[in-house]
Amino acid sequence: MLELRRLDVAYGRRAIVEDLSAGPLAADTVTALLGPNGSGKSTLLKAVAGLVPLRGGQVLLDGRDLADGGFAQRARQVAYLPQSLPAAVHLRVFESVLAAAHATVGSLRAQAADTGAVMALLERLGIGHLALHYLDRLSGGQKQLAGLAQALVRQPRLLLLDEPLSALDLNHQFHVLDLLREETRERGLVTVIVLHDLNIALRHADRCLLMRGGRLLAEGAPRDVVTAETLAAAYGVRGRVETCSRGLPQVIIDGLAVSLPPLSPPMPPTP
Ligand SMILES: Nc1ncnc2c1ncn2[C@@H]1O[C@H](COP(=O)(O)OP(=O)(O)OP(=O)(O)O)[C@@H](O)[C@H]1O
Repeated sequence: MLELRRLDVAYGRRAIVEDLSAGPLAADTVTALLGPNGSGKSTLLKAVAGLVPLRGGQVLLDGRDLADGGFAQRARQVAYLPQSLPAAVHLRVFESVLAAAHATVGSLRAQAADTGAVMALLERLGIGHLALHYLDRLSGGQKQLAGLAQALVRQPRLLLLDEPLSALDLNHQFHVLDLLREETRERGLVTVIVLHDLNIALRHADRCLLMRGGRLLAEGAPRDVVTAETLAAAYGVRGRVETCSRGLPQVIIDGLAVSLPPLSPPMPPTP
C-alpha cells in the first residue's frame, strides 16, 4: 500500500505541495488524483516518483520509505507516465517498449527478453498493428497508448499515470481504464491516475484524492469526494451528482459558482 506523509514540495522558494498526507491507498485499487489546473497534481506525482525532490515528508510503499531504497530499487518499484511524452524519439513502438522493460532490473529482464509478452501487451492495448511504426510518426492518442505500454511492461508495484487518457477517444478511454483496473487487480498494483473527467473518476476509480492550491481538499470513495460542495470549493462551479437511469453517478454542471482566482504563474526563469 501507498502512504503519503506530510509532503512538502517546492520549485525554488515557491511551495507547490504543502503538508499533504494521504492514504494508505491499498494494493489492487485505482485512485483518481483530481483538482483544477495548477493545483499541484503533476508535481505531487513527480515527487512520489522521485523526479522532484521532497522538501519534507515521506512516501511509504508497503511501509518502507521509497527514499531509502536508492534509484535502482525505486525504478524497479515505480513506473511513471508523464503528461506529455518526449516529441522526437525515433524508435519503433516495439523497440521502445522493450527498452522500457530493459531499463528495469532483476527478474523483469528475463521477461523483457520475451518479445511475445511485449507483443501481447501491445495487442491488449489495441496497438499491435503499430509495433513496427516509429513513435515520432504516431498520432497523439497512439503515442499515449505506446507510453502506457512502456509503463505497464515494467510490471511495477506503484503505477503513476499523469492524464493518460487526455488524447484518447471515448472507446479507447474505456478500453484503457478496463485494462488498468484488470492489471491493478491481477498484479496487486497501487495505481494513481491524474484525471480531469470527474465522470470517469466516479465510474472507474476505487478512491479519489482532490487537490486545491497544493493541499488535499478531500479523500475517500468517489461519491464522497465528488459532491456539490467540493465542486464549488475546488472548481468554482455549481453542480450536482445525480444517478442516471442505469444507476451510475453523473456530474451535472449548472454554471459558475464563484470566479476562481487566476492560476498562479510559473516561476520566472532564473537569469
Ligand atoms: N518545473 C517547474 N518549475 C517551476 N514551477 C513549476 C514547474 N512545474 C510546475 N510549476 C508550477 O507549479 C504549479 C502546479 O503545477 P502542476 O503542473 O503540478 O499542476 P497540475 O495540477 O498538474 O495542473 P494541470 O491540471 O494544469 O496539469 C503551477 O503553478 C506551475 O506553474
